[in-house]
Amino acid sequence: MTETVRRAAVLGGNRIPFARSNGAYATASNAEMLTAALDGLVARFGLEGERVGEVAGGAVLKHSRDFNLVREAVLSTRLAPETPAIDLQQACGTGLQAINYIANKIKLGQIDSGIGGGVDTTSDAPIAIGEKLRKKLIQLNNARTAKDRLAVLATIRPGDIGLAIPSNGEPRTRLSMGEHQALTALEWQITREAQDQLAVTSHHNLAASYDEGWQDDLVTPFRGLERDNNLRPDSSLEKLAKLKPVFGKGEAATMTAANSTPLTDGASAVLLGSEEWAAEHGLEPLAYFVDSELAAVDFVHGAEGLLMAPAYAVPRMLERNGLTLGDFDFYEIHEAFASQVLSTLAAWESPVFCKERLGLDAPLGSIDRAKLNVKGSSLAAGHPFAATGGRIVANAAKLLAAKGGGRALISVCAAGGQGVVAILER
Ligand SMILES: CC(=O)SCCNC(=O)CCNC(=O)[C@H](O)C(C)(C)COP(=O)(O)OP(=O)(O)OC[C@H]1O[C@@H](n2cnc3c(N)ncnc32)[C@H](O)[C@@H]1OP(=O)(O)O
Repeated sequence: MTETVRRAAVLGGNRIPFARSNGAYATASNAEMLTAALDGLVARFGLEGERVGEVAGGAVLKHSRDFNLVREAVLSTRLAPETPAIDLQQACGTGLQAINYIANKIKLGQIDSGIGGGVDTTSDAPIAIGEKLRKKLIQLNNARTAKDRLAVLATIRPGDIGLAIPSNGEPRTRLSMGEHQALTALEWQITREAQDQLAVTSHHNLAASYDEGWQDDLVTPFRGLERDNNLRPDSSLEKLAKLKPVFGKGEAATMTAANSTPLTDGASAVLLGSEEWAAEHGLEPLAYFVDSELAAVDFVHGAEGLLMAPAYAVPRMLERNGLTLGDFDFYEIHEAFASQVLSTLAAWESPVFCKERLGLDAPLGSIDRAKLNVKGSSLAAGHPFAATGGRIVANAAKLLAAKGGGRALISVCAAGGQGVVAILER
């Protein structure tokens, strides 16, 4: 048996423009959007007929028919049909975890190339029938004779007919993610103005990136859309100040539709490979996927805010890699809500949080805000849950390639009190 540890190169990414829910992609399925993102990647990197080592991805919201979503999408692309695929899911961390999974397999020598990504649609949400009716329909399906079937049908009552509609609420607290984050924003005293400023900067950065052509080799048009349609280049503090709060009550009511991510549809994919595989295919590594870390917090008993897990994952990953928070050229922090980003940054600056909750002698530190989400992030682009990781990794790798070297820190908070973070380096 050979034991190999080698570098996993990020070779590039592709995504479809992200679309606000129930808009441009209202009739597109997860499979269709993921296929489009993958096939765009195939076209961009000349992978027609290629048997890639493995494709990993997933969706947070899935219909039961999508149990093998990624493999089905692969079969609809121009990749070789012999390309294996896996579905995985870790809420909003799905895309980044899929890329981490592929990178680890490449590092261990199990595969030479792979694709990680994800897709989500809240337009085509899987609404299931209620539990009572579902059980009776299973009985009906198993009934052998017409008499048995009639007997089951006779038991169905109007009260059995209910729907199970997915929500973005936490099952254990029954609070939505926005309501959870409103409490965290209050705890960290994050002002409405600071949140709005982060949102405005995100829109301006993303708009500038499209205008300068930065997104040309990251985004492939789909269904008539060329840019993310949540993007509002004319966002301003004055306009955002007029919006009514949508989450939290009283002094916790600082979050609006603009400083929260919108419900969004979209898909992304990132190509990774060993250095040998990249060279054989004439591809230049943009950056290397160095490390990743995962943390979870106890939000159920109120010990920590729902979306604060990245605040714990980053210090662990920094320590393992002998790095400090200042050792990065780019910070890609998923903007689930502006206040999530700002609460995380405030926590790293807090001597009390860093000592009592992270066990550090000194604060983790501050980041140079000019290096944060420099090409915009989820507040402007939107956040199709499982597709966000791929958008971020592809963008960060391209940033490092354009700079000619350096390090990027990636942070993604996720439902269930979890957080996935990673380091890219060139
Ligand atoms: C781990 C994680 O990532 S957690 C995050 C998971 N995601 C979520 O929880 C999704 C959270 N988001 C939501 O639930 C919804 O998008 C909400 C509740 C915030 C907003 O929903 P809606 O009210 O439908 O938003 P809508 O798009 O209508 O915007 C409301 C208003 O704000 C305005 N607005 C929004 N953004 C901007 C902007 N940048 N500039 C100016 N106006 C804006 C809209 O134009 C609209 O104004 P109007 O009512 O005059 O038309």
